[in-house]
Amino acid sequence: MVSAVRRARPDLGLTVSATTRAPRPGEVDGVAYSFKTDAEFDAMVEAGEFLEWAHVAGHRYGTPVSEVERVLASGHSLILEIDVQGGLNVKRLMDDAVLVFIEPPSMEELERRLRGRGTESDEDIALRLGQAAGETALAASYDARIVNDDLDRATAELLSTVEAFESE
Ligand SMILES: Nc1ncnc2c1ncn2[C@@H]1O[C@H](COP(=O)(O)OP(=O)(O)OP(=O)(O)O)[C@@H](O)[C@H]1O
Ligand SMILES: Nc1nc2c(ncn2[C@@H]2O[C@H](COP(=O)(O)O)[C@@H](O)[C@H]2O)c(=O)[nH]1
Repeated sequence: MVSAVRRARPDLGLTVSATTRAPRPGEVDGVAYSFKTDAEFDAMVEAGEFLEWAHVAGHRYGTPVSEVERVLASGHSLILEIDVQGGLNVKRLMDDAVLVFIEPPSMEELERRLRGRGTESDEDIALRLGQAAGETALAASYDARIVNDDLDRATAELLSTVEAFESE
């Protein structure tokens, strides 16, 4: 869903995460992700370059502190599209963080979408469905929940949620 948010509001403060996942066809290094080898990711961890990082569905993903600083220096709200472990860690570090849980209409629909994308193996899809079930169990600790049924509607709801918190 983050691609739709980027298209709708390119000015928002979305960060570029680092990941050890391989790029999908069409994914450009440095746009949504900086793609790292395991050794490069290890070096970033060692050097304390991450605000947070986590294992998600068989890969590592992290939010570089440099990205947080870049967005905050631009004067925009910081928006992190990260997993629940990462979200809860950021909340511990930044008390004023707002956690928005974006969920599929059902696990069956999530599986249909992942299979339709055609970029993950059966094993990866099973990992992602397991991850999603675990994340849903923790959603109660989030500040808001959005069902991603229709992409345009859900994107609009997310943007209005962000704007509501920005104006508080
Ligand atoms: N509301 C929706 N209706 C139909 N397909 C959707 C919807 N939302 C997401 N998808 C598709 O489901 C798949 C998984 O979506 P998800 O948002 O989890 O992916 P993502 O890795 O964050 O991708 P993206 O960078 O496109 O946001 C993608 O192929 C995406 O295009
Ligand atoms: N804790 C973090 N989680 C992250 C980060 N960047 C992304 N993510 C999460 O990974 C999943 C899977 O991403 P995909 O692009 O491989 O489909 C994504 O939905 C996020 O929840 C991060 O920097 N830290």
